[in-house]
Formats: sequence, C-alpha cells, structure tokens
Amino acid sequence: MSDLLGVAVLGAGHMGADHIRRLDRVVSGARVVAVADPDTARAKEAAAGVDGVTVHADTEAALDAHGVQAVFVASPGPAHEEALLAAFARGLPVLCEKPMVPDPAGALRVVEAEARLGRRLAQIGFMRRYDSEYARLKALLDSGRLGRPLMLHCTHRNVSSPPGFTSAMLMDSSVSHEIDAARWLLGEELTAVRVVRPRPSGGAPAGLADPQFVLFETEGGALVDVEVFVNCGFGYQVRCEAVCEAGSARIGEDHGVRVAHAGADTTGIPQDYLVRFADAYDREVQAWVDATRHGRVTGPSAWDGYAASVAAEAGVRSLETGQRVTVEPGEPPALYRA
Ligand SMILES: NC(=O)C1=CN([C@@H]2O[C@H](COP(=O)(O)OP(=O)(O)OC[C@H]3O[C@@H](n4cnc5c(N)ncnc54)[C@H](O)[C@@H]3O)[C@@H](O)[C@H]2O)C=CC1
Ligand SMILES: O=C1[C@@H](O)[C@H](O)[C@@H](O)[C@H](O)[C@H]1O
Repeated sequence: MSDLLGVAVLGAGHMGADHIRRLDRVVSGARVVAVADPDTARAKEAAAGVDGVTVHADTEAALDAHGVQAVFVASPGPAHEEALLAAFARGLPVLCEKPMVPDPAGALRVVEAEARLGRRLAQIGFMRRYDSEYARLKALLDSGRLGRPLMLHCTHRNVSSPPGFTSAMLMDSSVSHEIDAARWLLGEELTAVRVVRPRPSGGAPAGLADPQFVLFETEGGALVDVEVFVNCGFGYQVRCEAVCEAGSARIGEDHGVRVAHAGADTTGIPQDYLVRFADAYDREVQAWVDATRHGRVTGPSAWDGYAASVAAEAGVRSLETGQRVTVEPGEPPALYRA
C-alpha cells in the first residue's frame, strides 16, 4: 500500500470538489481513494483525473473501500452526524466541514460518541483559524500588548446565497464561523445572544431575513457584534476589529493589488470564500494530513463544533422571538479539557 494517507471524501459539491483537488494536487502526503455522493455524476466529475479513485453512491461503501485510512466530510450539514458516527465506528480520523452538525442534539451525540471512544478522531473545518490574518490577530491578542479585548466588531458578507438558503442558515452556516472565531480569539465561551434585523434587502430572495445583526455576550463580559449579509451583491467581505483596553486591531480590509488608474485608486474584492480563504483551506488540510499521518488529531474539536451549534441555535431562537437568549453548552467532557 502507498505511504500516502488514503482519504474518502463524502460529498462532491462545491467544497467537496475543491477539497478533492486540494488533496490530489495541492497538499502533500495524501491521496483520494474514494468519493461518495448520491449524485454519482457529480462525484465522477469531481473525481475525474484522480488516479485509482473509486466512486460510490453511499457513505458506507466509500468508507469500506480499499485503502481508506481517513475521511473528509463535505456533504451538507444535516448529513454530517451519520458520516461522523460511521467514521468513528471504524476508528477513522475525520476532517468534517462546518457546521459539524447544525442541530445541537445531534452535535452532542457526536461529542458523546467520541468521548466514549476516549480519543479524538474529529477535526472541524473552521478554517479561519488557519488564515494568516486571523492567526496574527490571535497572536496579538494573546500577547497582551493591547490589553484585554472588550469588543469584536465582525462583518460577514457574501455576494449571494445559494438556492434553498434559509434565515436560520445565516446563523448556522455563516455566523457559525464568527462564533468559532470569537471563542478562539477571546478564549471565552459565549453566554447569550440577541438578534435584530433591519428591513430585508431587496436583493435577497423573498422571505429571507437578510441582513441580520447579531450581538453575543461572553462569559468574561466582552461583546461580539456580527453584521451578516449574504446577498450584499458586491463581494465577499469578512472583517474583524478587536477593540481592547489599550488599542484596537483590524483584519479583512485589503486582500488585493491596489491600482491607481484613470483618476481612481481601487482594490478588487474577492467574490467568494474559495478565493478569500484559499490559503487557509490549504493550510487547514495540510495540517490535518500531517497530524493524521502521525496519529494525532489537532485543530478545532467536536466540542468546538458542538459549542458553535448551541450558540447558532440560540441565535435562531432570538431571531424568531426577538428576545435575548442564553447560550448554554454545559461542561465539556474530560477529553476536551486538555
Ligand atoms: N468552510 C467553508 O468556508 C465552507 C464550508 N461549506 C460547508 O461544506 C459543506 C458542503 O457545502 P457545499 O459544497 O457548498 O454544498 P453543495 O450543495 O455544493 O454540495 C453538497 C454535495 O453533497 C452531496 N450529498 C448530499 N447528501 C450526501 C450524503 N449523505 N453523503 C455524501 N454526499 C451527499 C450532494 O449531492 C452535493 O453534491 C457544508 O457543510 C457547508 O456548510 C460550504 C462552503 C464554504
Ligand atoms: O462556510 C461558508 C458557507 O457555507 C456560508 O454559507 C458562507 O456564508 C460563508 O461565508 C462560507 O465560508
């Protein structure tokens, strides 16, 4: 058998196809040996050109395919619980795209199953932790140079939402990144959330509550506000400003070449996450492959995935009721308290 890590990829849509390309051609140390998608035509298209790969309609067949040593879950969120539990049952390490499981009860079942195994197998795909700007902001906050963080102001804008995107998905699909980033940057749990919204944008599909304004409280008394606007029309913008006792720091302002021409000074705006976070995905997947080949599991844990689901679900309840809702993930099992 090859000494490359044999990976089964579940889900061959936008992210799955991009991760197959990345595993096959960008990162070192891995090869894609199986791809599963109920849409087998899509799976075949995404797997085209990958040496020795087999294509399957269902998860179990892909996980049991020859040479599978690890799993990459890139199916839609509601399919993740079944995929994670099937990987755990086989003792296979997993990198699972966010949201780990959108429903907190399902997310807790994943945490409990991993805790019963007594060892970590899952890394969750919160790739911002691997983005160079976020990593520098984290290092700066941890250094204490700016004093204690008091507030995070976050902006999360997408050009347009995919078909079928619901008002709840602004929270569990989009704001889940802000939730993880805030917990990671501040090193604190979120304790409450309140969601308000302006009039919906005429650019959003009818019935979608877009944009939304989300205000989280943390256990240490910091505030995190998020403007989420998934049909802004003009570009993909993810920004974060940390306001601290002795200074502030801002990321996400400028990613392109600044061009002065014909009386204007302009920079381009990336149009989607695959461009803005390309390097972060590469680093995330390389780190997963390297750790997995050494028998280790690093990065955001199943507990981080669960905590994000609890906070997102509280946000959805606040959106529906207009009330402040408490966020109560409870205590992590010993496995996650290292
Ligand atoms: N980290 C990030 O920045 C991003 C993460 N995502 C996440 O990636 C995941 C996939 O999203 P997209 O690729 O945008 O969706 P997509 O809709 O483009 O593709 C999903 C694919 O999964 C397939 N599928 C459905 N049920 C399945 C199952 N049980 N097993 C295997 N495949 C199944 C579908 O047929 C489809 O081909 C989601 O969890 C999403 O939240 C998506 C966009 C960016
Ligand atoms: O994860 C992602 C998508 O699923 C989500 O729908 C987008 O809003 C995010 O910007 C992107 O990073």
